[in-house]
Amino acid sequence: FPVLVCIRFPAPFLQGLIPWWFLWFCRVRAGDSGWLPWRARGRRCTLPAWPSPRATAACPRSASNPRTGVRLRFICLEHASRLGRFPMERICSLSDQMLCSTARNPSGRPRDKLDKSYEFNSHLTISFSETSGGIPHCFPQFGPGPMQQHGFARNVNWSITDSEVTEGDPTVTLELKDDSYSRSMWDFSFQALYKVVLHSTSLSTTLKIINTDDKPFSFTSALHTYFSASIAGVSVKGLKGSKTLNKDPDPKNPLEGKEERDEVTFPGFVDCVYLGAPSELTLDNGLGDKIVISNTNWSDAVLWNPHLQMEACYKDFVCVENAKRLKQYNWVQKNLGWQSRKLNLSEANGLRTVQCGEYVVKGPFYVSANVNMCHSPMYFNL
Ligand SMILES: O=P(O)(O)OC[C@H]1O[C@@H](O)[C@H](O)[C@@H](O)[C@@H]1O
Repeated sequence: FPVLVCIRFPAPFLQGLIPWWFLWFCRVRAGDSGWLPWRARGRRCTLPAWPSPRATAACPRSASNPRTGVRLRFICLEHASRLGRFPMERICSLSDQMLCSTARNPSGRPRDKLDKSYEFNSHLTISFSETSGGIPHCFPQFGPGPMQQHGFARNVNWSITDSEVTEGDPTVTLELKDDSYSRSMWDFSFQALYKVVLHSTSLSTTLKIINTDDKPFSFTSALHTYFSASIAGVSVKGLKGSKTLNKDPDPKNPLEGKEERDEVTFPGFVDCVYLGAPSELTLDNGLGDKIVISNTNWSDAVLWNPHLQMEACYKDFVCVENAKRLKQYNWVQKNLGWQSRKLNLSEANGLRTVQCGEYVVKGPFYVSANVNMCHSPMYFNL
């Protein structure tokens, strides 16, 4: 009975009467958070505030995936409160199908070292190798290359350094620093800062790479943006005249060329790097949305759709990626940095990205990064 009271009638006054550990216990039993590792580590973390009725209405706690029929649970409100001032109502109002979840990383090992199965919210199991989506970070290598494809930044835990509201827009900054895992592949000391701002109808992201080593280093990078789409109707405008490195058929020996088309379409497999791409591209996602992708300092772009290599879902998404110097490395001296300034995605009806794998989840903003909160590994998606 007390468990039910906690979950179903979480009136604020109740929280004041019930000890924090009892509320924690209720939530664990309910499977609401799935995994609260600070307890296991002997740490106590402030319990999240209960969602306000307004927020609850704006962001349903579960929804069925129209494609698979799988019922998904949303726990974004808990994340909102853990982020302190981060107003999740605002984020939720951007979509009713946004997934924000914790995931379980029992061993604390980097994701690429985990077994195939990864637990989401203790209700969903997704297969890592088949899962793509959101805006993974390709750093310090946009593959292929000497280290793992697209580098290690998308596989490891980032931490939240700041969350605030800037001129009414929720903003969160994530940080990644070198550790023994990154040094085993790339022996440099660095700091990467990733700032995400949710404007009312657009998303902007800034990636900053700072060399904290004694020696200069070089890197290549990309923000691997997945958009949901109806691939037969997709076109990208703005690339005419750019130099191309076509990774089809051999990604390790891309063919040099020049884009002659006003609109690039996706009739089959596409994997192409555009060198010196313009600072603004327009994506028609084939679903009735025109998405403007503008940037500063991302010198290159990548278009990718796997076609039959991902038969189950290739029709539902397209990647239009901002990238940095994919032919020539970027040298960064000690204490100096490179900043991408802005990847600004905007369009009238909101954005969608797709997660492709065992489950397909569509939502307007699906920014994924592993973050550390309360010294526990969590998987955070906006
Ligand atoms: O499967 P991954 O590692 O996420 O990469 C997906 C694709 O990402 C694109 O950016 C690359 O150009 C492709 O070559 C690659 O296949």
